[in-house]
Amino acid sequence: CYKIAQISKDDNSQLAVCRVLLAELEAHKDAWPFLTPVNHKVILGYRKVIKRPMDFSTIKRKLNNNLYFNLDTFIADVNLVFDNCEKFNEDDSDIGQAGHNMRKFFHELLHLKK
Ligand SMILES: CO[C@H](O)CCc1ccc(O)cc1
Repeated sequence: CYKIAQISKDDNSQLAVCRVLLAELEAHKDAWPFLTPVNHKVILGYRKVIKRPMDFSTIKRKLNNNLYFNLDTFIADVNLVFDNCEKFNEDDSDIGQAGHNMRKFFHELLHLKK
């Protein structure tokens, strides 16, 4: 019984950490390009160039639907947001800079929590 309780506690605590990390990302002043899915009907070329679109609202839905196996699969989706941003935007653009700032912020958050 203890072993089963132990596994579910770890999953719950990992889930809680993911929720806190996502809330901190969403609250950042530079989060605005990443809060909701890019509208590929408006942004020409986006669907062709970005094979796996990802954004913070989609990550929140996946968290709530228990679609992350562990903290690492959550981290992979957050990094996908920033990798997509780097692929589609110049480094010296407003959105490109926001992506670099958010990636650095997330990296620092992870090292604080370890
Ligand atoms: C996370 O944002 C996406 O990279 C789309 C960036 C973008 C939006 C509007 C534009 O006119 C150009 C690029």
